[in-house]
Amino acid sequence: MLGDEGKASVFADPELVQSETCVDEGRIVGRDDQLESVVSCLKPALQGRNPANMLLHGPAGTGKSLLIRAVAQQIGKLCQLKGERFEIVSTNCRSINTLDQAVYELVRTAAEDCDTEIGVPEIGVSTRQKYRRLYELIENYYDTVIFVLDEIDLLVGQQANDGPAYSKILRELSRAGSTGEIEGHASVAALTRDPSFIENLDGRTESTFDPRDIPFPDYDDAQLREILEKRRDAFRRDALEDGIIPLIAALAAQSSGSARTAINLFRSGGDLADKWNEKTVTKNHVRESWETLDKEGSLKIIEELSIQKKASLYATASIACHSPCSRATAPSPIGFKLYQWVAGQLDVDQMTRETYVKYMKKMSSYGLVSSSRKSRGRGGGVYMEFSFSEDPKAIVDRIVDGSRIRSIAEQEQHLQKTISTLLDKFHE
Ligand SMILES: Nc1ncnc2c1ncn2[C@@H]1O[C@H](COP(=O)(O)OP(=O)(O)OP(=O)(O)O)[C@@H](O)[C@H]1O
Repeated sequence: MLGDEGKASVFADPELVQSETCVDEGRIVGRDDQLESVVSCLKPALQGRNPANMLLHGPAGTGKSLLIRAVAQQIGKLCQLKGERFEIVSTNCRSINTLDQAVYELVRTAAEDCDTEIGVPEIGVSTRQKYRRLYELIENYYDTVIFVLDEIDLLVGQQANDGPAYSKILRELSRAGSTGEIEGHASVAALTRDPSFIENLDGRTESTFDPRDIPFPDYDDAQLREILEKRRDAFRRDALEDGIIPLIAALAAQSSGSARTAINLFRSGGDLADKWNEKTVTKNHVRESWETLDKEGSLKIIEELSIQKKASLYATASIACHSPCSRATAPSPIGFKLYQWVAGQLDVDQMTRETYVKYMKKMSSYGLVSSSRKSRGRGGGVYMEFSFSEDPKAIVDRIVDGSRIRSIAEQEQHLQKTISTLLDKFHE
């Protein structure tokens, strides 16, 4: 089997170890209860009724997106036999900042899926007009649609006092099928890593959305092994050294319990064998890849960040270094204030608060931080809290190393005083 450049490759079907590939049900492991729940929510579409709303929640890489896509694919095929069109229209809210952008993304995705014009400009028209265009597309092209909102808890929006954007979009889309906005059928599947998402929803949104609750726990070592075994055919028959799969499963189970981590490691072990022109993927390749993925992967990315992103990350990580709680965390309002100070010191343009939050949310896709939504209690609004699994000091040091930000780090005392004042005010 030859790889892209005509060289011999250890892979037979590399797609199977791409984490975005939607594998069929035969390769899905240990998710019988969740499959049954998702099927029972979506099955009404086959009987000409509205599917139920769902909330799929669990840690990263536990199969939430895979299950919804795999079941939707099957139901879509059955609907097709009856001459009906059933599709999912999805967006990931991680890099979206406002309600308006989220609705536009849904329009864009639906238009692309239907191979038609987006039909509404990204800026300069109201969010309502975007909703209207979304409903028009659905009316014209689909019989049943499932809106999939991935990482819904990150869609906080701009104005905390006006209620978070995720509440508004959940209310609007949950009602669309029943208020006559859409004549066909529609439902919403919200995906989140936040286990307490539903508890923090306001009563009005919770009762309109009223989802079926579907939890996704972490995988253990044995389940990760089975997931990888079922993708063994991604590689040529003799290309895997004995013991590779148990090693990868053990590493992934210890670190995160995420199937994504296990699959990425499986693939990168193979990539390394190809790179070194070797015919077999060995434990050595896996360990090398693990070190790269685990230790250097995220920190290396820092070198490639723009000065604005570095300034945002530097401000946030510096606060986390001084965090009064045992976890290294930084609240977004303080992070933004310190970012403004850092930008002033560096004499660069100051970004808006929304852009700062967007950049920080983006950092989670590099594995540098994770973000979750926090509430300041009744009437106090919501904000994002950024937390660091790595030592934030290592991140600060890496940013300072060889960048203009070094000049700020040299004012250590001043920086510390600024952070203490900001934190004291925030916790008052
Ligand atoms: N039970 C499973 N069986 C087989 N493959 C799985 C299973 N669960 C997850 N995977 C694979 O792991 C990878 C990550 O899964 P998925 O994207 O569904 O996770 P997720 O829970 O949506 O994560 P996130 O919250 O990070 O978006 C995908 O490649 C998916 O195919």
